[in-house]
Amino acid sequence: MIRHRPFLVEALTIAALVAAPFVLPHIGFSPATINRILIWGLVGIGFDLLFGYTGLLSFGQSAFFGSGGMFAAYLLTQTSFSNAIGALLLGTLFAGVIGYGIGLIALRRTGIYFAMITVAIAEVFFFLEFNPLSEYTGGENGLPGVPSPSLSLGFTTLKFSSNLEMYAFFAFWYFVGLVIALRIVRSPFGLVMRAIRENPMRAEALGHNIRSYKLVVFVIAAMYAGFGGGLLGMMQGFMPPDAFMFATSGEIVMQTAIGGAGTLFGPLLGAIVWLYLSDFFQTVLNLGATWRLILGIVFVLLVCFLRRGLAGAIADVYHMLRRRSATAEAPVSPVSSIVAAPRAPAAHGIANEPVMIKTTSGKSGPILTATGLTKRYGGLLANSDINFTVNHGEIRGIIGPNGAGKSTFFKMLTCEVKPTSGRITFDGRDITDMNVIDACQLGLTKSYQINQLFERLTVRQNLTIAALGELRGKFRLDLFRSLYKVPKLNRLVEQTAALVNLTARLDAPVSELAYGEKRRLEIGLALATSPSLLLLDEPLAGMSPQERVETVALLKSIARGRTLVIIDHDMDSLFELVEKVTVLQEGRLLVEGTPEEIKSDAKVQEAYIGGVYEEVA
Ligand SMILES: Nc1ncnc2c1ncn2[C@@H]1O[C@H](COP(=O)(O)OP(=O)(O)OP(=O)(O)O)[C@@H](O)[C@H]1O
Repeated sequence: MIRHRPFLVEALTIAALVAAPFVLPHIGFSPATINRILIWGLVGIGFDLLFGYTGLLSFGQSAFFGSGGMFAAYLLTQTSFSNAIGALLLGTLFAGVIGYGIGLIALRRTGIYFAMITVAIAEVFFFLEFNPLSEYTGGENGLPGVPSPSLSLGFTTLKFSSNLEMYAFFAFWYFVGLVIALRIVRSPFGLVMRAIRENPMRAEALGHNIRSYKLVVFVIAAMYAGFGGGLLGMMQGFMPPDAFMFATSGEIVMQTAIGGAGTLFGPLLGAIVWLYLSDFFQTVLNLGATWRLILGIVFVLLVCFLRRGLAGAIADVYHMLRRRSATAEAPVSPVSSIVAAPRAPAAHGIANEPVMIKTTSGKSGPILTATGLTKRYGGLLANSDINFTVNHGEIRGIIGPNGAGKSTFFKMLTCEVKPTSGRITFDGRDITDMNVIDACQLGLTKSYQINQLFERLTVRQNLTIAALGELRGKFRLDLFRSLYKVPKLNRLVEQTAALVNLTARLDAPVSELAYGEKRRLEIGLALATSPSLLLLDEPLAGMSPQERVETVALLKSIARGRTLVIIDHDMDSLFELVEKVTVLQEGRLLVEGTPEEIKSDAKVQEAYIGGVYEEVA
C-alpha cells in the first residue's frame, strides 16, 4: 500500500528551492536563467492543471501571460500605482477575467477544435497588443521601466533587486502557487478534473457539470499565466511584447511535455531542460540559428522515449524501488503522477454502518413512464412509439435482436439523447428535455454496454468520482477541501465496492483489472451514484460462462430492494433475474410479460427464429 505522507512534497520542494541558487550555478546555469525557470515553472503549474489534469490542450496561454504582465507593468509604469505585489495581483485578476470570457467561448468545443480556438485567440491578442492597444502596451517597444519587486512592511521596505533577492521573491511565489495547486489536485474538485481528462462523457453521466469545472480550471490557468507575466516584467525591468507571441504558448506546451504532464513539477523540470539547453547551444556551443534545430530534435527524442516526461520517469523509478523493497506487503499499485490522490482511511466494520446506497424504501406505483417514445436518426427509425412503465421495486428485463433499438431506448431514458417525439416521466417529473447530468442527479443512471471507466485511475478513485456526484451535486467549488473531509464519501465508496465484490481491488488501477472485474466496476460506478432507478445495458456482455454465473449472483444481491431495468442477450440469465420482460423488435415494443409468457410467445419465437432465443430455449 502507498502511504500518503502529508507535506512530504511541500518539504522536498522547499529544500530544493533553497538549494537551487547555490547548486545550479556550478553546473552551468546563470542566475537569470534560474529566475526564468521559476517563472516558467509557475506558469506551467496553471497549464498543467488545465492540460495534465483536465485534459484541455490550450495554445492560448500567451494571451494571459501577456495580458497579466502588461496590466501589472502598465499600472507600475504609466500610473501612480506603486505597490508591486498589488500590481501583480491585479494583473492576475485581469488575466482571470479575460480567461473567463475566452473560456466561455473556447469551451463550447472540445478536442482539436478547442485547441484551434485557443491558437486563434493567442493570435488575436498578439494583434491587439501590437495595433489597437499599442498606446497602452507600447506596441513593439513593450513597456520599459518596470520596477523590481518590493514589499512595504510599514517600518521598512524590502527590495528584491539583485538576482539572488529576486530569486527569493520568485521562489516564494512559486511555492505559494505549488501549494495552491496541490490543494486543488487533492480536493474533490481535483478528482473531478481527472475524471474529465479520462472520460468526459462518463463524468457527465455520473452527474458532474463538466462545463463549469472546465471553465474554472481555464480561469485558474489564465491567472497563473497572468501572474507569471507580471513577474517576467519585474525580472527584466521591461515588459516585452513577445510575451504575447504564439511561441510563448508553444514553449509552455513543450516544457510540460518534456517534464511530464499531470505532475505539477513537470513544467519546472521541462523549463530546466529547455532553458539550459537553449543557453548551452547558443552561448557555449555558439550554434547560431542551428540551436533551434538541435533543441527540436532533443524535444522529439525526449517525448518519444519518456512518454510520461521526466517527472513521470522519476515517479516510475521511485515506485519500482519501493515495490522491490516492500516484498512482504501487498502489491503496490503504480500511481499516475507524483502527486498520488489521497487514499481515504479504510473503513472498519462497514457491514454495521448505515447503508449509503438508496433502496426503494417501500414506495409503490410507477417510477418511470415513457409515452410514445420515438427516435429517428435521419431515415432510420431506431425507436418507434414505445409506451413503457416501470414500478418502484420492479426488476425488468428488456430483450430484442441486435439492432432492435434497446440501447437507444436506454439513452433516451437517461437523457443522453433527445427523443424525436414522446415524453418521459421519472418519479412524477417530466424529464424529456432534461440533460444527462440532471437526470443522474435526480437518481436515474445506467451502466454501459461497453465499459466507460476512468482507465488510468484506481478502482477507489473511480467509485469516488461517482460518489462525489451524489454527495456534492453537479458542481461545487471546493477547491481547497480535502477528499478526506467529504462526509459519508468513504462509506459510500467502500459499500459500493463490497456490493460489486471489488473490495480487495480498491487500490488497483483499472488498467490492471480482469475483464469481469471491469464489468463489475462499470455497474459499481452507476451504483455509487445511489440511483433510485438503475438501468443496466448488457451487464453480462463479453463474460466467460464462469464470470456470468458469478455476476448473475451479484446482480441478484444488488437487485434486492432496488428498481432495475436490465438489457441482456443471455436470456437464461436474464429470466433468472427479472419478474417481467419487455421485448423490442425493429424499434417497436413487440410484447411484455413474465419470463414464462415470453418464452412461449409465438411472436417472440418468430422474432428470434434462427437467432439467440432459439439457441437458448
Ligand atoms: N447515433 C446513431 N446514429 C445513427 N444510427 C444509430 C445511432 N445509434 C444507433 N443507431 C441505429 O439505431 C438502430 C438501433 O441501435 P441500438 O444500438 O439501439 O440497438 P440495440 O438493440 O441496442 O442493438 P445491440 O443489441 O446490437 O446492442 C441500429 O440500426 C443502429 O445502427
